Amino acid sequence: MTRRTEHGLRGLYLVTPDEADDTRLVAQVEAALRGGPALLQYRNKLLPAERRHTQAAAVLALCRAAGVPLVVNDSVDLALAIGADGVHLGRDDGDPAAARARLGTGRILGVSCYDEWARAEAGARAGADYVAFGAMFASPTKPAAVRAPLELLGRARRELGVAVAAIGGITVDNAPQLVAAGADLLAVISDVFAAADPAARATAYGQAFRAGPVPAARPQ
Ligand SMILES: Cc1ncc(COP(=O)(O)OP(=O)(O)O)c(N)n1
Ligand SMILES: Cc1ncsc1CCOP(=O)(O)O
Ligand SMILES: [Mg+2]
Repeated sequence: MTRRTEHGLRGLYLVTPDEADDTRLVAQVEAALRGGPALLQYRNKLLPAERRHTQAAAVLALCRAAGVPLVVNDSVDLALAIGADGVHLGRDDGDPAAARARLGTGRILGVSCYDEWARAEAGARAGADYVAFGAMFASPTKPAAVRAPLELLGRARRELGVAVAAIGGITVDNAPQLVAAGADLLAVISDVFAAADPAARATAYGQAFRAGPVPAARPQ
């Protein structure tokens, strides 16, 4: 099986915090983008749709200037409305196959798999570009999130032809073990956005991808 890696999905995957102040959000994202992430997700679980539209459009402008693709959490409608590069869907966010049909082939589709292998298989079949497992560690953002075993990352890398994302409680310190286990993307909120220097913290993730061997068992 060939891995579908057209979007270059490998590296730090920044996910925005629930920030209600647009000016603060823009400043935080602008700083973190200086750390050279592979991908950025606009996620806000608290604001109404209209405010999320405004914020997502502002974040898209920053991502375009930085040359970083933007994925929108939860909503294909919002992703298409602002012209984002993709969407991330969890179990309550609609059918991935229907999303793929609406997005076409050029946009990124990611799906949450939690600790469930069957969701990853189904997501890959439905046309996802990446499957996301987690929480890998205790998450400050989502303390009640189910924990996923490290082994799922390697299995997904070996058996599915899509990129593998890890999320939940990821820090610069635990990043190398996730990359070594098979993660292509490390999705991070708190460790970067709560850092005193988000640009420096984001930059520090580069080392995990340089040091971590690309797992040998790549499907052909
Ligand atoms: C990369 C990535 N992985 C998982 C999630 C979680 O999605 P979901 O389960 O839909 O939960 P919410 O983020 O919507 O609270 C994600 N957003 N990104
Ligand atoms: C959205 C999501 N899904 C599982 S954990 C999580 C939050 C990740 O945030 P943090 O990097 O702060 O643990
Ligand atoms: Mg969701």
